[in-house]
Amino acid sequence: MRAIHFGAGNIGRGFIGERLARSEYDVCFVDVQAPLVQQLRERRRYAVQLLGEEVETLWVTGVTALNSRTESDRVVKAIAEADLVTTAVGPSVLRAIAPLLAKGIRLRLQMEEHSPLNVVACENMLGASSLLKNEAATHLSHHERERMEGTIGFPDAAVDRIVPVQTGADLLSVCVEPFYEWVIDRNGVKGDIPPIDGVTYVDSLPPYIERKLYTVNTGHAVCAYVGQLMGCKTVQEAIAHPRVEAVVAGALKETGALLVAKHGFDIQTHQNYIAKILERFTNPHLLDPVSRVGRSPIRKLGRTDRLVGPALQMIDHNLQPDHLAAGIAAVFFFHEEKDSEVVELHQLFSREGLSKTLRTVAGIPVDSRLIPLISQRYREWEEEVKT
Ligand SMILES: NC(=O)c1ccc[n+]([C@@H]2O[C@H](COP(=O)([O-])OP(=O)(O)OC[C@H]3O[C@@H](n4cnc5c(N)ncnc54)[C@H](O)[C@@H]3O)[C@@H](O)[C@H]2O)c1
Ligand SMILES: O=P(O)(O)OC[C@@H](O)[C@@H](O)[C@H](O)[C@H](O)CO
Repeated sequence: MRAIHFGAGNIGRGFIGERLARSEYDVCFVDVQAPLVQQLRERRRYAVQLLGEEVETLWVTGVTALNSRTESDRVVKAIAEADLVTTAVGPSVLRAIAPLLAKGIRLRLQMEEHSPLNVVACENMLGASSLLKNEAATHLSHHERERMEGTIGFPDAAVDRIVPVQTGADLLSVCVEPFYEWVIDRNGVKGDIPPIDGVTYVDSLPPYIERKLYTVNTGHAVCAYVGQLMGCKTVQEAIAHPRVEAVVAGALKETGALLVAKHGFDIQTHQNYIAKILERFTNPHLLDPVSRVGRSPIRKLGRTDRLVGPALQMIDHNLQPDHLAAGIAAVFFFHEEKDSEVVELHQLFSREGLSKTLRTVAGIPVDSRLIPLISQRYREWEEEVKT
């Protein structure tokens, strides 16, 4: 079984590649970083260290890699012959990989006998595979799109494992938390996906992806933004700070109320889910910088993303998103000069002010009571930071 995985980064090597190789797929990573590709190709294996109370090392073997910038023809052929395509490149990169994916699909459709293929985008967003499908479709003819509809599946998915920025000397080794979850929408699958150890198939993905994005990622984001405001450098430091912990716990209580109301989760089960996540954030062996967790703040302020998404829905459900509003306000204090979205957000904010920026980047309706709520929290943070 051959899997092509776009993005040999943290989650690509530390989770998706590891699961696929363990399930006896021959994994070919596709990336744009030449040294990473070269080392994967030469060494063909790497270590994944599970950092729990004990350290366990798993060896991921039999892997290879292609460079999508310099070896695009080989990537296209590999897609045409693959049994599965996965991605973990970041939501904003899906559009960039779509032309190559479309060429691979075209070549596959031209082959006399071709089996169904599934493309699973493992990104932190709602509907990532569906987005990739729409992007790929723009590079195909009407006839090709019709044929793609018949044999190429794009099931949406939710993936969860915390994989921080890697600081070790080895380019390929990756340290991860032991916990993982990978859920795929069964209805989007065409034909069969060859078995993947650890994947759960569900008939309806929204409860799972929203539970993950609006709990793990909401909690993480609030922790990073409020944490940095309180002078913390890592998630572990931030969650140990009582002021930060209170806002994170409050935000998760808020999204929990929404998720329970919307998806009918059992209250106790959801509270256990939150408790497990807060415990994962404290993992002392994983030092996860707030700069990584808070990265790309414009994406994170998106209309359906982890902060504004649940806050707007709470308002629709007559719930009060006070702690979420505090988390959203804290985004505007976030500093990370190497992150172009941080720079862009600050420029927008200085030019247009808070309300207009919120409308522009987060699509919050002009008359939404979320805007005054966030403005109020922004002023409170300003006061708190001054003292
Ligand atoms: N790290 C985590 O804890 C985690 C957990 C779950 C989901 N995710 C999601 O997985 C995705 C990747 O996150 P990450 O932390 O692994 O990031 P990362 O930056 O470590 O990895 C992304 C990889 O994609 C590669 N890439 C960029 N452009 C490319 C292109 N055009 N073609 C091929 N490869 C390209 C980069 O070189 C990099 O190796 C994101 O959507 C993230 O939200 C991350
Ligand atoms: O990857 P992002 O930028 O969407 O979010 C940062 C972290 O919250 C995220 O990577 C988590 O570590 C991950 O989603 C855990 O499953």
